[in-house]
Amino acid sequence: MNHQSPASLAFIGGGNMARSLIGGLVARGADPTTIRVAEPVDALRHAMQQDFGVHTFDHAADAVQGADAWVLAVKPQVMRAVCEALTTQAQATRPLVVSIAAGITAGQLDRWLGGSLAVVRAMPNTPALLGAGVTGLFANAATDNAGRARAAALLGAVGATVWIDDEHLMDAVTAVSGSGPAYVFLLAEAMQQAGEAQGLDPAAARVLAAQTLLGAARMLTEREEPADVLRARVTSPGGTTQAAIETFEAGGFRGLVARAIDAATTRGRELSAAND
Ligand SMILES: NC(=O)C1=CN([C@@H]2O[C@H](COP(=O)(O)OP(=O)(O)OC[C@H]3O[C@@H](n4cnc5c(N)ncnc54)[C@H](OP(=O)(O)O)[C@@H]3O)[C@@H](O)[C@H]2O)C=CC1
Ligand SMILES: O=C(O)[C@@H]1CCC=N1
Repeated sequence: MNHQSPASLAFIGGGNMARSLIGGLVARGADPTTIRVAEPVDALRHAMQQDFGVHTFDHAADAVQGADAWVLAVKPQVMRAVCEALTTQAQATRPLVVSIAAGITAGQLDRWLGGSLAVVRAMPNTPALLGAGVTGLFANAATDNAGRARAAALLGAVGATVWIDDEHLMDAVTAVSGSGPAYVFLLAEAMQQAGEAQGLDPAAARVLAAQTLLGAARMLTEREEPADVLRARVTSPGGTTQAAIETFEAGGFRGLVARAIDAATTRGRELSAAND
């Protein structure tokens, strides 16, 4: 009789993004007993266990036991130390390594884990919790088709996936979609506050702003027309929208967005260099 447990997935780090991914996976039918999570913070570990029924551990070395795929979900600043503590197990079991860390390259991860491993860099975002995420994926040369398919299936369970051939562009992916939900939340905050300043009560302003973002996002994703065409349909000549859009343009909105995305992209590259 075969007493081996089924192949399992280990998450190293059980913070915000791991929680979004694990919550999304379990909500979409993944067997939580095949998911093992290392997280040093007691409250986070207990919440992960209670909310999703996954196996939890204090230490990464215990979580990776028997796992044939590892998701590295710790901050870039601690990634080197976390990997170097797992080198012996990585070389013994040769898992598929999936890192979601901003900036940290596949080459760095492979080197810190002892070399010659299949490493996939993934950049998901928190809407994964609702199955509405999007993930950019880059695989190193040691990753075979089965490894690529496993990584794509893992992240594809919680949203769309896009393969990126040039690893350098993963920092731009991070800046656009990894960080992107925060920009939308900032816009929501600003719209809500501006509505309140015009006299709307906070609850009404919140519903109006949030539902507008949802409806607009659905039009962007469920219709063929590009954003500028959809925008034109809202903008009656000489009307209210035109007054607002002209104010945005005069205030340098596009340039500001470009500078923000450039700052995030640059920060990703700094995180790689600073934590090598
Ligand atoms: N948040 C997001 O929207 C996204 C984040 N990412 C990436 O995901 C990674 C995690 O980010 P995020 O979830 O926001 O960060 P969090 O700080 O919320 O989560 C990381 C967790 O890992 C824990 N940890 C630290 N050391 C270890 C260890 N040795 N073993 C196991 N766990 C450990 C941390 O504990 P402690 O706090 O005590 O250090 C923390 O609870 C980052 O690399 C980030 O770039 C990628 C896409 C989107
Ligand atoms: O802010 C960060 O660095 C991480 C990566 C993308 C989203 N959060």
